[in-house]
Amino acid sequence: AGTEENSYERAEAIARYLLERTGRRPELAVVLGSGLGGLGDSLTDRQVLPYAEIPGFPTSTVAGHQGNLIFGKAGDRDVVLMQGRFHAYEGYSVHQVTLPMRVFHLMGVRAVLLTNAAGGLNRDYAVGDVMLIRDHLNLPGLVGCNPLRGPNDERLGPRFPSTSDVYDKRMRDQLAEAFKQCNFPGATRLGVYVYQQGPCYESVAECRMLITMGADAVGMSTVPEAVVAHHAGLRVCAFSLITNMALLEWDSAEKANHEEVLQTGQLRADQLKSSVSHFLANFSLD
Ligand SMILES: O=P(O)(O)O[C@@H]1C[C@H](O)[C@@H](CO)O1
Ligand SMILES: Nc1nc2[nH]cnc2c(=O)[nH]1
Repeated sequence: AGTEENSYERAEAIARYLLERTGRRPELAVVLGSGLGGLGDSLTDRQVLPYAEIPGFPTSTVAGHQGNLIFGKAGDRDVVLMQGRFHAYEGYSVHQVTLPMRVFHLMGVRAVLLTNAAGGLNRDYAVGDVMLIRDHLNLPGLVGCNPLRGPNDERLGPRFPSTSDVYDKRMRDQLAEAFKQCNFPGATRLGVYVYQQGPCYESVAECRMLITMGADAVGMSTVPEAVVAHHAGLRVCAFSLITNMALLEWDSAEKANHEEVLQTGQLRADQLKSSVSHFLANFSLD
């Protein structure tokens, strides 16, 4: 059951391949957002597998998303890191986008940290801040493009899962503590991430609408992965790097652009590396 693209059988075959090929047993998976791929360097004892070498796995097409699965250690902890994710706007189905979450679950991974680059809607936010995700607005999900659409395989999770409890508070608190301990230079916010499919950045009217809906930051990823990971029983923690501020004035001379997104990722790369490494090495799953 499931669709062919994210069925139990496909996810299980990939999980088995990865376990056999690497001999690793990661406890936690991390997905690196746009411009955050450099975090892959922070692991020790690394084993790098290009997506193209993994039978049945999609490949990355976006600048700033290298397309490697990296197995390694953060402190004494075994982790697996996606250096590059899949987005629906690339043409992948929402089932392909979320397939890695099922693979991780079937490999025995217990928790995921999802990261992304996002536009700040909340006027108190500034470029270079991080926002821990407390909740989301799944806009495509609400109008029929939910990643759990299709036959449900009970081996992967329930037909009607809750989503009021996707983001794990304990992990989030430990992540906030890591940003604090490592003196992350931007502010650490707590907010609501709205997922729109992209690839267009938002119009001014859309940004104004998203604010009235209760969103603090907007992006093109993370929510489908979070929903499928939660469905499978993984603990989920997520944060956004605020790479640009959403434009709210029609006469603004500025325009959202991917270069700025990647530049802000670069600006914060070292500090994110130390905070995330600290979190990975020290968080507790109990
Ligand atoms: O993978 P993330 O969500 O970090 O990437 C964001 C959304 C688009 O892919 C891209 C737009 O600049 O950055
Ligand atoms: N949708 C969206 N995604 C982003 N990713 C990084 N910045 C943005 C933004 O402003 N809007």
